[in-house]
Amino acid sequence: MAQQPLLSLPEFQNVSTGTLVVKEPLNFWGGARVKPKDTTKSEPVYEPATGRVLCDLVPCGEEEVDAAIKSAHSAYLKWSKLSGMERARIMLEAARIIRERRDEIARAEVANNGKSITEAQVDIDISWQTIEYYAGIAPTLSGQHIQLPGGSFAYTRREPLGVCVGIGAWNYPFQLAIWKSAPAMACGNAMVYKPSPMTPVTAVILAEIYKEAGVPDGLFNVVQGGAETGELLCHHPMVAKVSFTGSVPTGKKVMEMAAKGVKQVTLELGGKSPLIIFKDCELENAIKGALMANFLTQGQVCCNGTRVFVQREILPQFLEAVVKRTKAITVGDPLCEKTRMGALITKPQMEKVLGFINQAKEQGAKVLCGGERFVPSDPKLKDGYFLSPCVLDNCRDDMTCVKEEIFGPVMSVLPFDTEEEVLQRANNTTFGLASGVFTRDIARAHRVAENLQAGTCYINNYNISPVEVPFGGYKMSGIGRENGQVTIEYYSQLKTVVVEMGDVEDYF
Ligand SMILES: NC(=O)c1ccc[n+]([C@@H]2O[C@H](COP(=O)([O-])OP(=O)(O)OC[C@H]3O[C@@H](n4cnc5c(N)ncnc54)[C@H](O)[C@@H]3O)[C@@H](O)[C@H]2O)c1
Ligand SMILES: C[N+](C)(C)CCCC=O
Repeated sequence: MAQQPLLSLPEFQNVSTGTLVVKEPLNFWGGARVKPKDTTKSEPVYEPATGRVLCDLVPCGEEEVDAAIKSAHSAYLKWSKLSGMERARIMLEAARIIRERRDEIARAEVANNGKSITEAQVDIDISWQTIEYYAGIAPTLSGQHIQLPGGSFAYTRREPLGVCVGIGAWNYPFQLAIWKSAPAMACGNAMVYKPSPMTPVTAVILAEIYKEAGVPDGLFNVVQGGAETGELLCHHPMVAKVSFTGSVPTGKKVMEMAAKGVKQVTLELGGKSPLIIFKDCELENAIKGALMANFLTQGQVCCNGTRVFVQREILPQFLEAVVKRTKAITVGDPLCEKTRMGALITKPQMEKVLGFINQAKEQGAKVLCGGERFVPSDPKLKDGYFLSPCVLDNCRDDMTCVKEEIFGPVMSVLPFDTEEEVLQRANNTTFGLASGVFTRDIARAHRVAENLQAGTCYINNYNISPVEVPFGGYKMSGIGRENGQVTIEYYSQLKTVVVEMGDVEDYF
């Protein structure tokens, strides 16, 4: 097993906001960090909490993408020949390393993404759990034996696809790289991963960890870049599958590109999910659920329940309590333990969210709290991309803030009267990623879950996502699933072997 020390992690150990500068190359293939070729196209990447330059992003071009894919292919030839137990052993070692270095990885994630350290630690925990889970599944992968007449038989083999591409979004940079690579590797595939150009730092740390754990050089590679690099990956003839997380418009392009090469795709796209709160709910839990559904990661979560439908009779109590709790959210230095909301990913994203809030006001919504740029008292945070979390009342279904994904800390509250009415309104969207219902009526809870058109329905909670449960969208929110046993289907293919035990029939 390779035992190379990690180059980067010690730097993150004592990092505080406003101090980190990442200088090491951020590409990784052939088992090592690789310097970018053409630095003339370099773009700054900012630390969200301070607006300071954290590192430079140099996109990979055609030759670099090709080198990464070829490196993946040669590793795939070795890795796919290992037994599930052998793969599992190495993956468990990777999970162990991540668990051991959880805090350093979480700090690096915070510096690049801006979310609070408490949340980032949870993300890293979900990450090693995901690797453990798929390591557990790897040795169980097997086919079927099918008896045929005359002693003949057939059997099926579950085989890997080959080189898989992962393209990630910026809201869960480390976790998304693992949601894709862990099931891919368990099935015997290799991966070339492209993180979002806004969060290039932690995917390459993952590559180093996999190497340290003992995967063959080239099994997990990182290429940096934006749309152009992503397109090179999607078009490459040696790529068997693209697993994409991002927006609906980009997802459509990825699907089109993959279709040209008849490559498999998984698409994890955006959402505008409904959260339905009935008057018979346990109100305190419903309020906590609404906060979980809207304000994790500064509201930049694909499955957030941003359309909060509240039964009219309890609307005043709900609003009073939810506003009180929202105002109490500690916004500020994301590396501070008591912070519960950090900075949005970029200045343009912050401005986009403010634009949605202004438009909501113009269209008749009432801001009950927040919705403004927040400047923490610490001078080093004065240029950070902070917003005060916002609750909007007087919302209508036809407003832009209710129809479009905002991807910021903005909760739209909508009153409703009956179950039938709210189901019709909740489903009146092209998205279908998630949904939620709070009620004490068990029959109603399951009826509503059955009738909501979404890939996930949370009953009496929101936004919990243990690795054991599948995650993915209906309608325009995506195709395929991540997590759970079912994801094996999306990273493997079935071969049928038919065995004749007698003579071939004399037909001609
Ligand atoms: N369903 C999920 O699991 C999930 C999880 C996280 C985020 N999201 C969604 O992601 C969106 C926010 O993320 P984003 O702003 O990074 O999305 P995005 O679509 O702009 O970018 C996603 C990724 O695609 C790459 N990309 C951009 N153009 C490309 C092209 N033409 N070809 C190939 N790759 C290309 C980007 O560089 C990035 O790595 C939101 O809509 C959110 O809901 C979904
Ligand atoms: C872990 N969560 C909260 C379910 C988010 C999954 C990734 C989506 O943006």
